Amino acid sequence: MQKIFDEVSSLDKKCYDKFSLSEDLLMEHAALALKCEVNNKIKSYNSTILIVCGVGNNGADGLALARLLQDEYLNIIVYTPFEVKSKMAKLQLERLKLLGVNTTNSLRKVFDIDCVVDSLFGSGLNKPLKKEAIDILEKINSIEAYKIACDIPSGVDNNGEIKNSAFKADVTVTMGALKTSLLTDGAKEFTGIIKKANLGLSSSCYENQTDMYLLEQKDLKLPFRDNINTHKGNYGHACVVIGCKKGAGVIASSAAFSFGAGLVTAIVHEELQLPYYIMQSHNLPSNVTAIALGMGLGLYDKNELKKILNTNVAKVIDADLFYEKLLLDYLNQEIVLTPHPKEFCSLLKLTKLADIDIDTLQSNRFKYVKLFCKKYPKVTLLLKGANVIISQNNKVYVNCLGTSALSKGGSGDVLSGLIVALLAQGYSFLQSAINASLAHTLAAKNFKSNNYALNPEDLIEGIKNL
Ligand SMILES: NC(=O)C1=CN([C@@H]2O[C@H](COP(=O)(O)OP(=O)(O)OC[C@H]3O[C@@H](n4cnc5c(N)ncnc54)[C@H](OP(=O)(O)O)[C@@H]3O)[C@@H](O)[C@H]2O)[C@@H](O)CC1
Ligand SMILES: [K+]
Repeated sequence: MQKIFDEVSSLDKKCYDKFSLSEDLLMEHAALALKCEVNNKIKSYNSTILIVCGVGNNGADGLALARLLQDEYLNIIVYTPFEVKSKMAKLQLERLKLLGVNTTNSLRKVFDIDCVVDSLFGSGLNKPLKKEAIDILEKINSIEAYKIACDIPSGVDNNGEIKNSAFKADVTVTMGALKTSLLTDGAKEFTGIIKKANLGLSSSCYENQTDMYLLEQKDLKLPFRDNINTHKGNYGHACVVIGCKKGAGVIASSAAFSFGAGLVTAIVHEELQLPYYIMQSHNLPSNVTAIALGMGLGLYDKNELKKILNTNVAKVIDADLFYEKLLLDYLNQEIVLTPHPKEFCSLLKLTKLADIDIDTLQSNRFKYVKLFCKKYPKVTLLLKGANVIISQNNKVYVNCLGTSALSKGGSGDVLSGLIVALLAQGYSFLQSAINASLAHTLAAKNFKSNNYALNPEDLIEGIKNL
């Protein structure tokens, strides 16, 4: 797990004030981290590296990189389209000049470039891009080369929103600490792999306390069975309520069984053709330990719903239930909710927290998740998206491991099944949401066939083999 921050300027300030590290020193480390990234990828001396430098300190990082790379590659183009403004950018430019390195303010030749480093705008991007900047970004995006963004892809602002255009990176080397702006759904299209640069201090010294964390593959804890003398009753009884669209509940039931629930019962109105290992019942069995409800629900008798919701066991709620007012009666208790953005907008409206459209939510995912969890601190909220956000009370966890292979009907049902399996086995609400989400995304990531082809069975198969 890595810490995430909304802003890092206070962390930089701590470096100056508490550890007596100068801005120049921090910047030298930023440039060194960029150099490592270039060197790791570009091995041949006969290569051309294009460094695009803006007017502020992001540009200064690029100028410092140009100095560090001298003599390492045959051709280093230092492109400074605008006159540099910041004190550090001027200093770095002066250092380059003293070395006899030329810069250029026009970019004619954009072929035979092996690597592009984007140091146009960083955390100082504070207004919409003008046409000149958009043209530059489009031009460098069109270059077929390895693309490195310095700190943040130019065009992505501090809220993670995309100004009119943005640099599309293969890798973003972000300076000092991870920022929320890199972890929005919108930014995911542009960041590529995110790597954190050490600015001269270990993370434990550079970073402060935070309530936000990035989940990593190594955080996954699978429900391995450590005890030997066990029976199925030790692993809980998960029940999945089958609604009008029956497939959803069937998928969730299969996923629950594959993720370790000792018993799985589908709660049905009529007998269904189900895998032989899934039991069927009209009523909740007395030994139920967790319930999944909502997926494919459609129209369902309100009294029956209330009876299920009133049952005193752990629950994961999905899909159609986020449009039901009666859910409001259950938000002051421990429960897992797994809405996608449209469903979360409905939930925000039902709870009178906000009446917003999906675009507004997507531009402010962290804000609305925090708002909701502040009002309902017992709820574990999992907001689906390109980057999944999981939150309980004031803690926020982001899972960026998802891929577009998961953008399919049925993926969410698998996730509900995984969560109910862990709840049934006695894991906490937060641990169930986190580990189910990690297993879900990692199984998709490991999928070897074409990324458009993943189906729920593949996903469940992948989860068995994590
Ligand atoms: N602090 C540290 O210790 C370290 C900092 N580091 C590095 O510093 C970076 C932050 O630097 P920064 O604050 O200078 O901001 P940056 O993004 O370079 O540009 C700001 C300039 O751009 C301008 N501008 C803004 N929007 C614009 C637009 N749409 N169109 C045109 N112009 C626009 C803006 O204009 P102004 O607001 O002045 O009008 C201003 O002149 C950070 O990302 C990291 O890479 C690392 O070295 C590690 C150590
Ligand atoms: K940048």
